[in-house]
Amino acid sequence: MSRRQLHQSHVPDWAQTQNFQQANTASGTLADLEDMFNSPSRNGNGNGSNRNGGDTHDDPNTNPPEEPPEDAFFALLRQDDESKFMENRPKPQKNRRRPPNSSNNQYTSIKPKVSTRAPSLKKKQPPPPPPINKAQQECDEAFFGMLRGSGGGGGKKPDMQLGAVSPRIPTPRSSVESVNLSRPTSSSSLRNSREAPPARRTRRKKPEARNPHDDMVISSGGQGAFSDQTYLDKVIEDDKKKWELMQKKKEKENGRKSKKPTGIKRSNSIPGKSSSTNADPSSSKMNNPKPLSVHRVQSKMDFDVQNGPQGGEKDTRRNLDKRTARLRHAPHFSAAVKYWRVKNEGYNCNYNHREQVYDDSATTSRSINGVSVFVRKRPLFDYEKKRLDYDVVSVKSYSERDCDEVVVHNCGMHPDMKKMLHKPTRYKCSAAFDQFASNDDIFNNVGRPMVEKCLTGSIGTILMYGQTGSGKTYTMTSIEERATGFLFDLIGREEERGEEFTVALKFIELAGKKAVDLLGRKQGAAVKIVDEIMGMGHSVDEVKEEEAGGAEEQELDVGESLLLVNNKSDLPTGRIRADFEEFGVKKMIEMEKSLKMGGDKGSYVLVLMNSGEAASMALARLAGEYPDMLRVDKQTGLQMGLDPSDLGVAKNGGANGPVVTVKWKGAAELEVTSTEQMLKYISVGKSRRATEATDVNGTSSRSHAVLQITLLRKGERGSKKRGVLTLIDCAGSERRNDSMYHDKARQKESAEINNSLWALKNCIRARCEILEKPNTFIPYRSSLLTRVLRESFERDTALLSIIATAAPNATDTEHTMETLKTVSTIVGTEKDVEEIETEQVMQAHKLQEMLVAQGSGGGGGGAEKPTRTVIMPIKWSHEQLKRWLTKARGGEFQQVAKRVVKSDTGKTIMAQTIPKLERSLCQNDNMLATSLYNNLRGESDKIAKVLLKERKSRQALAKGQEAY
Ligand SMILES: Nc1ncnc2c1ncn2[C@@H]1O[C@H](COP(=O)(O)OP(=O)(O)OP(=O)(O)O)[C@@H](O)[C@H]1O
Repeated sequence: MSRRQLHQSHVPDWAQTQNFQQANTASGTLADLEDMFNSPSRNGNGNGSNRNGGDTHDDPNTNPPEEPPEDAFFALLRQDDESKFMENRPKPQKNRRRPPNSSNNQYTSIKPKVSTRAPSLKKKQPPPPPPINKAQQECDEAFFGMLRGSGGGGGKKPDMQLGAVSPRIPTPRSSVESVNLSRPTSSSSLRNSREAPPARRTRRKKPEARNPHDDMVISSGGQGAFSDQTYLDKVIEDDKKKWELMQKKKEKENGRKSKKPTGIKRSNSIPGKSSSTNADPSSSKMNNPKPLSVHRVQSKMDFDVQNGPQGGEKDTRRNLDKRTARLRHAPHFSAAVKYWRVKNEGYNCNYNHREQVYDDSATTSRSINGVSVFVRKRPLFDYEKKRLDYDVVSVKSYSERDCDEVVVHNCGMHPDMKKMLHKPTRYKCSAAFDQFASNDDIFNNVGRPMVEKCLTGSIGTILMYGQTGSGKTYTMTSIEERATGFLFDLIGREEERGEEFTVALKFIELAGKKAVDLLGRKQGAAVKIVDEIMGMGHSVDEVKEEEAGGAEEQELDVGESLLLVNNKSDLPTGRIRADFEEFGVKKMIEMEKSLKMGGDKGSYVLVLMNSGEAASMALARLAGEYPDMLRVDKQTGLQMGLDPSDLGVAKNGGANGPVVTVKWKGAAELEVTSTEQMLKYISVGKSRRATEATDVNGTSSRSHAVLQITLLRKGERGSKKRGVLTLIDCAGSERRNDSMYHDKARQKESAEINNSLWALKNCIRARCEILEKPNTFIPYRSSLLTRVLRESFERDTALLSIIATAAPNATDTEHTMETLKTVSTIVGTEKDVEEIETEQVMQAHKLQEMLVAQGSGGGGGGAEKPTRTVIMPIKWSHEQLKRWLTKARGGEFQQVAKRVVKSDTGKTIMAQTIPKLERSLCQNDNMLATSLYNNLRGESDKIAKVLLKERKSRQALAKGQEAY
């Protein structure tokens, strides 16, 4: 075998394709091209159509079966998405593919001729070429035409002469083939591979198990495989680099010099010899690398993403983790998701919502137990699109009244690694915002009602929750800015009415087990989080006390107000009560005689005093009369049958003790008088907050930031009301993958962040259980974050809004699902988490193609092509009604628009008769009322017609799909 043939036999298809493309560029010589496509090695079997790689070469005498033009493949090419994939796909690195000893010239001149591999090894004299398949030729021409049109394949224009030659795109199977050929890894096997006659070698070669995964890709039309495969190179190459970096760091930390040689050599010493788990660079195999097999080097498919370059798994199926598989089949999965959106009405993203503003009830009416959960999906970033990530989060369209659903499309492989599966899971929330929702939309729905409530004396908390890089800080910053402006607007209006307000600001960060002040003179001053038992709610006296310099803060235990009296003399309860009455008795309970207390059996009375002080006094003064009197804790009180509400245990608090007021000892509290001042303080605090650049986010928050705005309203006769607005921007939860390249300190930090979020999750879960089991213990004290949040969870009057931010990219599917699962639990809607039907993606893919062919766009409401949806007047919100009244009939109803009140919506106005409209909105103008009445109905009819038309076209489409 000539050296050239040998080389041909070892060059995998992807490398051939690269050269194939190189040869087709302007810089390639015509001679090269002719040489390439006329050479026997290319057309040796007369087939030239080499898509199935080694299969066709096993028996060169057999003509390949005629294949019909691959409609699916070309239709796929037509899609915009596909062109994007082709445009964006990373270019393979030439150097990696180059055999070590080949010179540049040699390489480029040889490679184009080796698009088929085996024939030259198997048959010295190739059989005469069979007639060229005409249908195939047409396909080929169409293919190149397509490439030119779509800019696919990197925009390189193949010569039309090539139409006679198969334009088959190499598939992953081809790559696998190259792996199989190169499987011998020892030097002897390499030698054998050079010396042994090809026929013998072919006979000796054990039949390799066909990789079903490759079959699947081939059957999918190849286009996806082409771009995916190229992309996969990049993914794996990146992972490889990361892995090497991590190993170096690890070794550095251990104080050892890195023994692991870098580069490709090392990665090829193990395959075929060691198990995939043998990734330890210090292993003996690593220290004695075997000679290289060039083909192993080039086989990206063999790189084990999990175990690093030494993974060396023979079976590619095992080498694909779910994230890689997801990206590898991006075109198919993405089509399946889009198709799902087409089939499921209401998930079409549109621009309408920009004009929509919810009424105030969004936060309160949609909340469960005072807790509302909002979900905000961020847009897919360009860098994510570039790495072929796609959008897997569908939000029920904002124009729908009940936009309270988020669906996450979990795309993955069936365990058999043949079928691609698409599992959509639905999560419920109070309201969901798609990627088009503006910061104003979020504020109007979440922040505005909260600020209004706080002004009237409520405790309101907004908490951002979600994975790192999903947009928590982005959203919270916008809320802070808007809330500040809105707050001072409201205060200004109230002050005009003679009210007086004091606004104070505190800002701390919670990092691990430390709370640090962000506004104090001394940067990094520690803050102590203290729970104070102050009874239910804030009394005026308490506020006064605070103003007067603050009462000496005490950490009280409810046990201090509980006394257990041993009634040895069997005194009537009334008599005992009389003794304790002067100190302030809240409740007395006669206990069972069998109660065993300190070894004594007898009759006991449990006395709940008004305060700890009262209990102390009673204990001191009545010790003589009741010598065995004891102070007992709240738990004992509960066990003995005391009513939890008597103990100050919140209705939702269960066994968690009384409702407490959480105080931040040592945190600077700055009085603020204007929006500008407040924003300045906030930005100072933020600049002190710990952020760092991570792989996922350039300015990732490494701590939980807690901002507290206290409003003190001074009313008549010196009364005061205190409202508190707390804004918490949590640090993002991280996956192991996100933090595996961090140094030790950062890893510890990430672990602490995850711990506190874990504690938050546990509290959320326990809080939900309380409805069924009132004595459920909520582990508030397990983290600083939950301690700060305790009041918001417990107080009956407190409002808590959680905004869960969701990253739409497929790579983060699990993370997004976990976030949504947690937050949907809090509103008790975890039952709504359901898996919708499982679809086979290929089927969806075909249907999606059909939609594209029918000209419906098939975008399925993806982010790219929003459609405009009309809404029936009866479903109009107050804002929509107002907008229509302002604009309709050239402004005829402008006066009416000014008169509508907040409770007026499309529904209320449509329910009114002409006389009613006349009285309520038209100032007894019968003509105006009649016109309004008729025009509303006219509008209704018009919209109904549009909707009917839409529905009909959808039905027609559905019928077409069935036929298909
Ligand atoms: N809805 C959105 N629209 C546009 N850009 C967004 C949106 N949400 C987030 N981003 C951008 O995404 C990047 C990451 O956002 P951000 O820093 O808010 O994430 P995070 O969840 O706070 O991350 P971490 O937890 O790591 O701090 C920022 O550059 C931000 O501008």
